Amino acid sequence: MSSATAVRRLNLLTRTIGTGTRIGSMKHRVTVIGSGNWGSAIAKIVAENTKANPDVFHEEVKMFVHSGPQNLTSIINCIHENPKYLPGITLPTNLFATPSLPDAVSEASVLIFNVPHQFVSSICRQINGSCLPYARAISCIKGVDVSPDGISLFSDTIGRKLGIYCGALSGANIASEVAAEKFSETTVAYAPPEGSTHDFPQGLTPVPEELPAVDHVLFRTLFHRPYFHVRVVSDVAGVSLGGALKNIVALAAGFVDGLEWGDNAKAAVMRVGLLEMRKFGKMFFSQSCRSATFTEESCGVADLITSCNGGRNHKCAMLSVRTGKSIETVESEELNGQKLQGTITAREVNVYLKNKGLEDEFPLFTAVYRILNGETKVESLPQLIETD
Ligand SMILES: NC(=O)c1ccc[n+]([C@@H]2O[C@H](COP(=O)([O-])OP(=O)(O)OC[C@H]3O[C@@H](n4cnc5c(N)ncnc54)[C@H](O)[C@@H]3O)[C@@H](O)[C@H]2O)c1
Ligand SMILES: O=P(O)(O)OC[C@H](O)CO
Repeated sequence: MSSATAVRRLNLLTRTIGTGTRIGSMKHRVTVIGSGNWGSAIAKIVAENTKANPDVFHEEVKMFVHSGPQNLTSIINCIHENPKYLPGITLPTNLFATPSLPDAVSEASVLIFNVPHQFVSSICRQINGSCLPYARAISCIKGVDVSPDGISLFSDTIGRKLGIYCGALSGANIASEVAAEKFSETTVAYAPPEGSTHDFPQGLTPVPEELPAVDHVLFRTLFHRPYFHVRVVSDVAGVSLGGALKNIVALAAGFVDGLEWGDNAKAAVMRVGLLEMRKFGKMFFSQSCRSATFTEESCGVADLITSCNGGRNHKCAMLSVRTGKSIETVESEELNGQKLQGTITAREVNVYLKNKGLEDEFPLFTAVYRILNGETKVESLPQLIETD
C-alpha cells in the first residue's frame, strides 16, 4: 500500500469513529476534458491511479474527445490508443473516451482540464450547467486568459465560468516522455478560498461529507506515479504563470538555435526569460504569486529548461528560422493537429503590456512578439535584450 493510500485510509477510519455513519463512503469520479498529446498522457496517469486507489476513486475515468472529421472516440475505445495525438502508447482499459461534454462531466466530482488554451472558453460555455456544483477542478493548461478587462489565470477563468474551484498542474513534462513512463516531476497547486470571495460571493458549494476530502493528499494520490513525481503547493498563480510564460521564452530559444548561435546564446535568453517570468508574476499577481515557485518547483525553471530544448514551441521556432517559413506553416506541417501555445501567448501578453505602456519592461517578451510579427529580425535579439 502506498503511503498516500495509508494516510487516506487512516483519515477515513478517523472520520468514521464517533459518527456512527460511514463518512467517506462515496468515491470520486474523475473526468479529463481534452484528449490531445498532454490530455491523453494525463488521462493515462489518472486512470492508472484510480485503478490503484479503489477506496477513493471510481475506477472508470472518462475523457472528453473533441472529435474531428474521423471518429477518434471509437478508435480510442476500440484499440486503447490515441493514434492521432499520442501514437504508440497503450492507454488503460478503464479510460473511456466520449464525444459528449455533458456525458463527460455530469457525474464527475473531479474535472481535469487539458485542452489548448484557445478552446477553454468554448468548452466552458458547452459545460455550463452540466457539472456538479460541488465539483473541483485542476487546469493543466499552459496559457493566460487575456481580454479587454485584463489578464486572468485559466484556473480562475474556469472556476468563474463554471462556479466551481479550480487549481493547476504544470511542470517539466513533455507529454511523449511522460507517456513513455520516463521519469519527470510536476507541480500541482490547490488552494480553495475559505468563505465568500469576489468569484464565489455565496462561498463554494461544499464537497459532500460522504466523499473523501478534496485536498493536497487527494491530488497527490490522483497524479503521483513512480515515474511522475508530484509536489503539491498552494501557489496557483505561480504554477500557472510558469507554464504559460516559459512558452514565449522557448520560442526565443528556438530562434537562437535556428541561427545556430550555440548554447551560450540560448542560456542568455533563458536567463533573461526566467527573470521576466518572475517579474511578470510579481507585477501583475503580487497578491497571490510566490517568486520562489519560479526557481524551486518543476513548473518554473525546470519547465523552462525542458521546453527550451525539447518542446514544440522551440522546435517550430527553430525550423521557422532554418526554413524561412512562417511559424504557423511549420506548426501545421510538423504537429499533425497539435497546437502551439507560445505564439498566441506572446501576442496576448504583448496586448496586455502594450495597453499598460510596459513593453520596455519586458524586452525579451516584446522582442519575441515583434519577431513573430515580422517587425524585427531574430539577429537583433542581443541588442533588444541588452541592459545598461
Ligand atoms: N503536449 C505537451 O507536451 C504538453 C505538456 C504539458 C502541458 N501541455 C499543455 O496542455 C494543454 C493541452 O495540450 P495538448 O498537448 O493536450 O493538446 P494538443 O497540442 O495535442 O492539441 C490537440 C487537442 O486540441 C483539441 N482541439 C482541436 N480543436 C479544438 C476545438 N475547436 N475545440 C476543442 N478542442 C479542440 C483536439 O481535440 C486535441 O485534444 C496546452 O495548454 C499545453 O501547453 C502540453
Ligand atoms: O511542447 P511545448 O512547447 O508545448 O511544451 C510542452 C510542455 O509544456 C513542456 O513541459
